[in-house]
Amino acid sequence: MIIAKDLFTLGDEYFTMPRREKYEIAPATAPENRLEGSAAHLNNVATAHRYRPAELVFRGIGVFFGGKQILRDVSGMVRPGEVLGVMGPSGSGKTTLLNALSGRLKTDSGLITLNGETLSKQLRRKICYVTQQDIFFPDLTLRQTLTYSALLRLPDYISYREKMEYVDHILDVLDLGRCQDTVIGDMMKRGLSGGEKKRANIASELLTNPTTMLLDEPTSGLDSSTAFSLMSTLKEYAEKENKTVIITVHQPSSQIFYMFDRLLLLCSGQMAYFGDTSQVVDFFSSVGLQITPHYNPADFIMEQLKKDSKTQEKIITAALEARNLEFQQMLCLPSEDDETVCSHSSALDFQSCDKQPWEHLRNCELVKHDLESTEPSSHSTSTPYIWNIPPSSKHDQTRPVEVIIDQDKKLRTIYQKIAVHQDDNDSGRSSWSGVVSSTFSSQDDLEEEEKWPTSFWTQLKVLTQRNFLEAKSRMLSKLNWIQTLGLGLLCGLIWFQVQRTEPTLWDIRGWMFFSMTYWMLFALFGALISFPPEREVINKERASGAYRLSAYYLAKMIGELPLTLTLPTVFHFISYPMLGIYSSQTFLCLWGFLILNTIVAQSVGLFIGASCTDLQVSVTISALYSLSTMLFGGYYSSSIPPWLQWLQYLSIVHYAYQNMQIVEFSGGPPIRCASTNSQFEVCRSGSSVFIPIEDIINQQGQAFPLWANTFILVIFLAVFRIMGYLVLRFIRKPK
Ligand SMILES: Nc1ncnc2c1ncn2[C@@H]1O[C@H](COP(=O)(O)OP(=O)(O)OP(=O)(O)O)[C@@H](O)[C@H]1O
Repeated sequence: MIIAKDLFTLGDEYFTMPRREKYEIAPATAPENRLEGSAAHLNNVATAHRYRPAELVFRGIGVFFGGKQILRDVSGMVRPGEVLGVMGPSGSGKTTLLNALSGRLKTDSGLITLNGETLSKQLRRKICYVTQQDIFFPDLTLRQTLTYSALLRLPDYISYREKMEYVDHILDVLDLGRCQDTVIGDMMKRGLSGGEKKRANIASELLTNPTTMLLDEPTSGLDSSTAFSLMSTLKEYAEKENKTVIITVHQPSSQIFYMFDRLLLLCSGQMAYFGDTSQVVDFFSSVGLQITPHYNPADFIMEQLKKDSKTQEKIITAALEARNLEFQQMLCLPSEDDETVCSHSSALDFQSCDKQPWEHLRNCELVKHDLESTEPSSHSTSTPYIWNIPPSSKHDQTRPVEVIIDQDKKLRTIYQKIAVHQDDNDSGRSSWSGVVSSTFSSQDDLEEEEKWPTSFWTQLKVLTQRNFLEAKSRMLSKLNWIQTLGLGLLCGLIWFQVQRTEPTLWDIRGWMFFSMTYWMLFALFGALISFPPEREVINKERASGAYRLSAYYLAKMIGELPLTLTLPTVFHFISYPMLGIYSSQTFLCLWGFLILNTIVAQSVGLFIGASCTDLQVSVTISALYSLSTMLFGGYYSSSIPPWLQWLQYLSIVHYAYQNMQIVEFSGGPPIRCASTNSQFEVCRSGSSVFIPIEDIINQQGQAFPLWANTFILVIFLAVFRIMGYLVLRFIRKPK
């Protein structure tokens, strides 16, 4: 039987295989068998190196913000199993670089490739980005958070049990088992500690089994031992799982510093060093900046980078000069004589060449290295082809490279194994410096992959559950219950068993108007205030391609619906019977319109909340809209100046209030005329002792029929919901 660890260890090949192939692997009859089948296949996959560790290369990255150059000609690379540390003073461009590498920020120049392919939207999903901010729903526990993440981001063909085992494994890897049932918490509510939150942030990203991890200052705010333990976990993870990891850090301890295989130093957006961490001190010595013995090299480097502009200039110039041939070869940068030479991997060459691998090797840039290829005689999909690449250039005399390529037509995957043979010129000895194996895939593979990890229905189901759980504690908080019960009782007492006579007509209307406007404000401001923090989580998840916006939006409506209905229902069921129920039909209809009005107001709140990123602006707009809608509702003023009367048609209260009057006064006992000074002609003339229903309803202006008011409210509901969706889809989309 497969266990989660297998899934984890075997990399993302299984997760990214076309679905039909997975089904071929596993008989669909018994789930147990299917799992065993998958495990067997996955083991085979592992044995055959059919996983795709990622080699991330970035060359000449340049970024401008408002005419200011933030990054200038930044290059580097990181291989599977390696950790690249990015260091530099505050404002040097570390976060900007990670934003660019994750694909969330468009670069103005340069090229970013993953296994030789330019970063595309689909390739971005192979990269996880752990930002500095720990963005979560504060009321969910850590296990709930990871469970929903796994259900959303791991593909549908992985069973629920496997997904849960996977969550257990991640909790285990990051040593989070002890706090799995603790709520995440926020400033207002205690929850996970800072270090646990950082780990939780990493855990939720690891769930997708990314090939590449970008972590922006994961150790900031942690004490030294917690930071060390977190970095050890990441280092071990990178090595064991063959992941590619880039981490930005501010001021690491020397222990943490030497965990980085490579180091990229940034100074004012420019490269101050790129290379082996072990050689950085020598580099600074070569510039005339000597480290004091026993001094933390990280502290020393940061001090130098923060020194006067002359020193900075000296380091940057030296770094530029150090971009020697080896560096150019490593990154396949053009050399001075404009000849591109690549020493280790033809990743970049693959990108620029035709899709057929053997064609690549014969025609691409690598051919410039006088490649003599032994062309395969037949194109069997299972036989690896071997090319013996002789020394590639005059600068690279001692590097016989063996490339083994296996082409699986179905997956269009190329497996490459490169052994670099180095001669030590001084000692005259030869040694194998290492073997790198990489797997390259064409863009077509990715296009074959599902656009989303899970189906729309899975997303809808999981997001509805999560929305319900997340919103429950917020919408049905103790305070909200107290407020509702208290106000329900108070209204019942104020309007207790109110008489149905002309003098008390305004009292009955007062109850209607109060209950409607109260729930309108409650729902509108509730949606408005809760949305900004929720948007952060949604944006983070959308940026990582976890689910469709439509699934989220629909799930939000469905998940929150029962919660939206609960408190107005309780209020109505307490206060209205105290007023006096004349017919159950009237009681239920009034409840229905109260609910409709509440949902429409919630839609308005959602739309304003989605549109405005500034909470103060959104509160001001909402207050303006809700108070004007009350003024034009019909209760406060029945003689609105004619040139302003059109505004009442924009008031949701206007329609809901009219409907409540129609329902309340059409059923039950008629309203008796006042004995003196009646406002109604029919009463004054003495032709009737009861006020006709039409006269009551039209007293504050000509009313629409019940169906028309209801229809308009439903239109309001649909328009605001759709506008909210469109704003999120096109205007407030995550970067
Ligand atoms: N949207 C923006 N508009 C203008 N300037 C920006 C913008 N974002 C970042 N910058 C500037 O770019 C520079 C680099 O910012 P960045 O956040 O990448 O630095 P950093 O090295 O990560 O800093 P820190 O270590 O303090 O997080 C800073 O000077 C910052 O003010």
